[in-house]
Amino acid sequence: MTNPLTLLVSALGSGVVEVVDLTQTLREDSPTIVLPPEFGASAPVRIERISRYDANGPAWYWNNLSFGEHTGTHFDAPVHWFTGRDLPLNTVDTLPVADMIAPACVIDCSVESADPDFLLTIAHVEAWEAKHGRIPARAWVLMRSDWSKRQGAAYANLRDDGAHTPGPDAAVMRWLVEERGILGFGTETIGTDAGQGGHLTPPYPAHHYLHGAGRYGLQCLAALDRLPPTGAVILAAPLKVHEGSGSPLRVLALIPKE
Ligand SMILES: O=C(O)C(=O)c1ccccc1S
Ligand SMILES: [Mn+2]
Repeated sequence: MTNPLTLLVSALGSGVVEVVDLTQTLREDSPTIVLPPEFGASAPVRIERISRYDANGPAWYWNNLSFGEHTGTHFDAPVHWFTGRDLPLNTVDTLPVADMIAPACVIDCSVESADPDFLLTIAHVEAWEAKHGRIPARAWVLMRSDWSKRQGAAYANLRDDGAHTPGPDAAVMRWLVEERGILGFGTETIGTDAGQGGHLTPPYPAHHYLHGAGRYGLQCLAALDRLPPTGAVILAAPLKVHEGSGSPLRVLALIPKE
């Protein structure tokens, strides 16, 4: 029998399978989530040059990097939320590597997300399933909002009462986790929850239900408009940081070329 990986390499080489980068560039101005002022805050990204072919290193270029775990395009592990705190294999360095490659269902909410407080509901997902079939267990569900096309302040979309960005409502997150057994939920916005998700019940329901079931989050994704509703395979391997709650990572999608 032909090694299936040989078929994959051949499909990549011939262009039958395309690799799509779903990652935003990690930069010193990469936005981080803004929480109420009484809580701790993520450190900003710092890229500090050590040398660039100069007296500090005549033949080499390198930097010191510092950033919060939940910065830019990043992965949330179950330990990140109190509901997942006591689960086994709940940190980025212990979660099963088999979970780092999985199929994806992409739900296009780009039109509805013109309303920055749009919330994805069960009805939206059931309408998606009526067209594309049932969401398989252990699949990523990626919410396309085209939010990654926004620049600067419009991306974080902060107002006096916090961020106003689209996301899932509580009922759909419980349903996706408990009725469809999804592997994780991904968004283009800062956070898997809506910007006003702290006011939902339970607060931050994507974090609450995903991580309570040992499932994962992806945030600040880009280019979801490049993906088909079904058929993409996601590669998402967080940094293997000791007892880490999450990490910036490169997220890639393998998609079949028409
Ligand atoms: O996972 C995140 O980046 C995120 O959204 C978050 C981070 C820390 C505290 C609360 C939240 S809600
Ligand atoms: Mn996060």
